[in-house]
Amino acid sequence: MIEVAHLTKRYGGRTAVDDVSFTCAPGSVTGFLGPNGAGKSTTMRMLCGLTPPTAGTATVCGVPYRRLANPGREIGVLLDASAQHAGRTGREVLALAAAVMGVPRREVDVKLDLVGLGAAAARRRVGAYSLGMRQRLGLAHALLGDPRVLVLDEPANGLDPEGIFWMRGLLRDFADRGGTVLLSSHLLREVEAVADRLVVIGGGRVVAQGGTEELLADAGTLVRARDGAALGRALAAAGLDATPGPGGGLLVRADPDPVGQAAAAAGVALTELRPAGGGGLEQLFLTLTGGTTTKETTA
Ligand SMILES: Nc1ncnc2c1ncn2[C@@H]1O[C@H](COP(=O)(O)OP(=O)(O)OP(=O)(O)O)[C@@H](O)[C@H]1O
Repeated sequence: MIEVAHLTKRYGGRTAVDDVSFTCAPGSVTGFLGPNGAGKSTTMRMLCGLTPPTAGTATVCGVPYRRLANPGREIGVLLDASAQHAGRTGREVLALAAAVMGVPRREVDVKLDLVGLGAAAARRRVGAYSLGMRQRLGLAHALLGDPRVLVLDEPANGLDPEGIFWMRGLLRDFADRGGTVLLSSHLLREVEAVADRLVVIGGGRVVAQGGTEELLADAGTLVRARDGAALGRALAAAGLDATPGPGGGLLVRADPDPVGQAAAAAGVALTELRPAGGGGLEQLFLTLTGGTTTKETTA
């Protein structure tokens, strides 16, 4: 279980994370999404005790990370796959971590095998690893203590399509056995395929959260007319808020029915009218985060 409550981080006058709250329950994969600079990494770093929050709390299994007696046994963390010691071999990295965590040495081979790093790869220095191999090693490191919670920042970076597919299965299986996964990724199709829940942030704030299916179903309506200006006026007259959507259409936070009614009442001929969620997570993401930037404050 991960519980983040009113988490806030300010760097000087810049608010990187602004009153962020969410919960990740056992048995679920939560996709953590947002554009560059939205505050995902900063939130994850606060959750993992690497960055002190300005305000708010973050707990893992009810306890702040820094108060966990043996953190690697509770929470597996992969924040930066390139942070591993380049001069050590993959096996040495894990053996050292196993010793620190008090994990039996045999688990090193079990986890190397699990992430698909064979004996030859495990003998090579991390500095010679590809990014994909480092991600696999980072995941083995995160899984080493058999934690109940995983926090992964862009774990699919550098993986080829087969590797991405493999990781999806691994995370799904981890959650299906009662684990809790928080996962940030720019690969929206991957997130859509694996995440039960989504937390979307923009400009440091949560802009949407909930079940993946519900959020996609609730994404509003995409509408298009040859006379876009007349459509805009018709929607405004009906009290419907519209924002520019993909391909010159308008996105309306309402069901298709009132949108079509508004257009018909104003005599505007439509060329397209459909639920925006049909465009998948990519479109929902653009709708939710379009135009957001990291907020400047005077605090
Ligand atoms: N140590 C720091 N000092 C000052 N500003 C920081 C620091 N770390 C992050 N920031 C700022 O906080 C904001 C959020 O950054 P963060 O890395 O959390 O975003 P992100 O959502 O992970 O982005 P990305 O997808 O690009 O990794 C950015 O504006 C960033 O420049």
